[in-house]
Formats: sequence, structure tokens, C-alpha cells
Amino acid sequence: MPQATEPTRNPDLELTVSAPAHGGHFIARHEGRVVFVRHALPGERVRARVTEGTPDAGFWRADTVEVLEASPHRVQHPWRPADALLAAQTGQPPVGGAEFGHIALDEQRSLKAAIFEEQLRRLAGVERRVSVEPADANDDGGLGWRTRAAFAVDSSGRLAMNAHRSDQLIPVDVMPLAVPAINELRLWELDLGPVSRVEVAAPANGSAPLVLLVPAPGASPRRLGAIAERIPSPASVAVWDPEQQQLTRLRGRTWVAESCGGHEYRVTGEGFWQIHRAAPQVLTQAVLAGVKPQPGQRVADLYAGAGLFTAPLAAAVGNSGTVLSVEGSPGTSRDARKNLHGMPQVEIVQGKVERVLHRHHGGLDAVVLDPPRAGAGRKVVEQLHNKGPGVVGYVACDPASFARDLGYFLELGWQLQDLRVFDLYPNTHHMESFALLVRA
Ligand SMILES: C[S@@+](CC[C@H](N)C(=O)[O-])C[C@H]1O[C@@H](n2cnc3c(N)ncnc32)[C@H](O)[C@@H]1O
Repeated sequence: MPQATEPTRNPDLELTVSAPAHGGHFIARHEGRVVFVRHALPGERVRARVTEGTPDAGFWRADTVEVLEASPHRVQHPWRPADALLAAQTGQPPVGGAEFGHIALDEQRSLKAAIFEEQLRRLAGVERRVSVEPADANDDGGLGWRTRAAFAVDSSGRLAMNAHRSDQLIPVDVMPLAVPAINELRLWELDLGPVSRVEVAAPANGSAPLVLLVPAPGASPRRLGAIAERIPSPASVAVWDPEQQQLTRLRGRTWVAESCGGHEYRVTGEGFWQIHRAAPQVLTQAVLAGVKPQPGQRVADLYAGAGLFTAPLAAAVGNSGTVLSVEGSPGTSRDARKNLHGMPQVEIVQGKVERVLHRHHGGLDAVVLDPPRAGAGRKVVEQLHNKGPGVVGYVACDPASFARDLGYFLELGWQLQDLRVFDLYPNTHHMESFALLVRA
């Protein structure tokens, strides 16, 4: 998308905002053209600054800088650097990552439900009412839930985050969406000069956090070591070089110890683990209650990560059953192998799901899949169909790719038996879902 040219002539527009759109925007029109406005609410009249919009573009993007007529659902944003209205006063864009913070939590869930319903209608041809469930009863205003946080470092060595769809870095300190263990590290007090990115994982079970320092070009081991010394114990500290895929321990361990439902998991480096502190439990319970794995069954856990669902599936099918657990990332798959080594009914396979299913001979009784944001795609859906399972439990973090894949299942004669949507990313536009599909 080319950078805005129009804003220099006409920086601000007065817009009447209508429906929510997938991706954290709201729809408005200006002289017939669609404008995707952030930090607004349906029914509001706002002044918005165009952030992307060439004169010949089909649509523009804009950030709200002033509310002229407010929605009753508008609230004070809980995080200053992400508050678009405050940021506009300083001439800065807001940081990304809390783009629904100006919306009352109940209304965030209503909007997410409407967005999910629209994706189902448009991409799967399914008319269905959706309600979005809170992650847990103690939602604490949608704060303090992120057990993972990634930060940039600005040119002065300060902890920072990116503005939405931008290289612009904005210094940050306390991140209210993160669990207290992340903020207690007070990373914003450090001179992070030799570092380009910092990634933090702080398990919900209270075990030691892990801080990953991604070095800036030319960073010396001595300066990286000096940063590690200033990070409070008992956090582990490691250097992660994504180019070389190399993880070097500076202090403590190179992994965190997660737990869920009586199972223990190690997750190394930047390996995948569900972000919301309650997500592992919420999703595992949804998967088990929906798929109902039985002793002796042949089950697959696809896009399995470190084995969050594999372990309880294996416990349910027992020694007379089998679980094929497929994960693409070599590091995370090594974790899965360690995490599940005591369960002989589990076969851990590292590789892309589409290739592993192509090679795999034999049928399946039930499948759980939890693909990344892009979804599974038509080929994987067809491969699964041909394996003969009676049920598929589909965990999804993107309603659009899920709805597209659901359409493929429906074309093959499957039925959507149950659908649950969870608010596992409060104060952002993201959501997580679990769908139970049954063969007709
Ligand atoms: C959303 S995560 C789910 C992990 C796990 N189910 C959990 O809840 O912890 C998706 C996982 O799929 C892996 N992945 C992405 N594309 C893949 C592919 N084509 N084949 C296999 N694994 C893939 C990623 O490395 C990531 O671990």
C-alpha cells in the first residue's frame, strides 16, 4: 500500500461511522469512497486523519483524532500510548495492540460477534447468531492477560512499540494488557541500545519468565550480557538471532515451564504458546468437550505447537489409541517431543501438515486442528475429509480464514454442529473460536 499523498492537502475528514469491519476498523464513507477508520465506534461522528489514501485508491484508511458525537459505548482508553485521541494531541499515531481500548468490554464482544457473523455469512454462506464468551469470570477490564509481549527498541535504546502498520516507534513503559510478571521486569528502565527487539514470556503458573533479546547489527556479547545483568531475577535471559535461528543462553534457561490441566510443557525461545493466561485451559476444555475423544480412537492434533491439546487427547484415547501430533516449527516440535515422551500412544511428526497428511497412511476417527492466522486451506480440508474422521474440532484465531475453510467443509457435506467464540484478546479486535464439525 503506497504511503498517503492526500493527507498533506486534506489531513482530516469529518466522518459518520457505520458498521465494524474485520481487522479492527469501522466503515465510513467520504465522497463515495470507503474509509476504514480506527478508534471509532458505530454511530459516531468523528474527525479522522487519513493515514493511507492516494487519490486513485479504492479505499482509504484513517485514525480518529477527535470525537464530535460520541457513542454511549465509548470509555476512557486504559493505555495512554494506545489512546488515539491523546496521541493526536502530541502529533503521534497511537501504538498498535489495543485498538478496541476505547470501547466498553461488553460492547467489544457485541462488535466481535457481529464481525464473526458477517464473515460466516460472506465466506461460508452461513447465517448464525454468535455470542462472544469472556475468557473467565475475572476479566479485570480486559487487562493483565498477555503472557507474551513483544517490544521494539527505538533509536535512543528505549523500549518501544510500533504504530499500527508503520515503522514509527513510540516509547512505552507499563503495558496494561500484559500480566504483572512482565511489567515487574521494568524493561523500560534499561538502555536497550544493542537490541532491536525484546520478546517476553511469563507463564500464568508463576514460573520464571524468559526475556529474549534480539541483537541489533553489531551488538557485542559484552553489552548484551550487561543488559541481562540488569533484568531482575528469577527471569531467564537469552539472545535470539532469528536470521541464524540461534538461541544463546545468557542466564537461567532458554525455555519457560507452562502447565495446563495437570500436564507440564516446556516452550523454548519464541516457540508458540497461547497468549491469554486463561486460553490454554479455555481452549483445551472446549476441544475435549466438543470432540469427546474415546479410548482406542485414532486422533490427529494438527498445528500442534508444544502439544497443548496432544497431551489431554492422548490421555483420553489411552494406550489402545493413537494421537498423530504434527507441528511445522522444528524448535517447537522438539519441545512437543520432550513434553510427550512419556506417552507412547503419541506420534510426533515435524513438518508441514499438508505434506505429513500426504505421506500418512491410515484413517482417523477424530481431528483437532489449530492453524495459524492464514487457516488450513482447501487442500488440507480435502486431505482431512479423505482420512475419514467423523468429527473435526477446529480452533481458529481468525474468523475470515476460518469461515473460508468452513465453506470448504460444507461443500464436502460436513455440518457445523457447534461454534463457540472466546474473548481471548480483550481490548483488541482479535478473537478465538472453536467449531465442532461433523460428517453428514
Ligand atoms: C495457533 S498455533 C497452535 C499451537 C497449539 N495448538 C497450541 O494451542 O498451543 C499454530 C501452530 O502451527 C504451526 N504451523 C504453522 N503452519 C504450519 C504448517 N503448515 N504445518 C504445520 N504446522 C504449522 C506453528 O508453528 C504454530 O505452532
